[in-house]
Amino acid sequence: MENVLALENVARAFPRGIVALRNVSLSVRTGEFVAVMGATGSGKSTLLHCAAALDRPSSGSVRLAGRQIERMREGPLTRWRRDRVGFVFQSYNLLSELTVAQNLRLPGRLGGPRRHGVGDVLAAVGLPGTEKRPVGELSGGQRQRVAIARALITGPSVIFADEPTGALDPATGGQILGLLRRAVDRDGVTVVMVTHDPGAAAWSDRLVLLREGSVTTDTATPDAAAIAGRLREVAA
Ligand SMILES: Nc1ncnc2c1ncn2[C@@H]1O[C@H](COP(=O)(O)OP(=O)(O)OP(=O)(O)O)[C@@H](O)[C@H]1O
Repeated sequence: MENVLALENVARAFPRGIVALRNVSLSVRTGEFVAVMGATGSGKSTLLHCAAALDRPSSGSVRLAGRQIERMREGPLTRWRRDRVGFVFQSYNLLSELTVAQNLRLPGRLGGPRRHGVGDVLAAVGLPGTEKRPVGELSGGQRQRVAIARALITGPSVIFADEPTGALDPATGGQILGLLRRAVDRDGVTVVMVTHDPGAAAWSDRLVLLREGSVTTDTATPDAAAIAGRLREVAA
């Protein structure tokens, strides 16, 4: 399968000598579910941001959905991100005063593609018939389902998820991970997910561990207990 995402020798430095990423190379194939883990400050969010065109590497290259993005100008880059990338965040990032359907139509109103219908994506996340409900009335788990529906509606090349279950109880979090898993298995969606939770990472196909801005492990995902053991090793 084709690589939908390829980082080559990506480094990202910040002022005052902080190096968040050092020579990270990582290729992700269409239909993979990748979990990115590592201790706090190891560079997970920076990696996700550079891969998802939210940030630019200091050096190295990023190929996303068939285009080199590291030197694209701001306008085209924003459109590329809008058209090709879906995001799911810990904090949902929905507009709570709007209805479910209005939230789902937002990407389209901002000029983005809408490759699926509102009813179809709501059914896919287990919320059929909720179009008219204000998001402010929904539970955290329901909001995260809406956020996944919003990510799916544009038919993105990659969904980037940053701690998608961080604000949810384990049972609800498991349901959210099950939805991402099903999107990968049934629809061939590609997911790159940052998480601190070995139980969440265990839903993925591939585990990438970062330590001080470098990839130290890139392997088929083992079970949650083995993931926890690997994490202890990189934190040591
Ligand atoms: N905008 C920024 N300006 C300066 N330093 C930054 C910035 N973003 C990240 N850093 C630094 O880069 C390093 C990696 O940060 P990053 O947020 O990628 O880590 P992380 O693994 O996602 O951590 P956490 O698990 O705590 O979210 C840290 O030392 C952080 O302080």
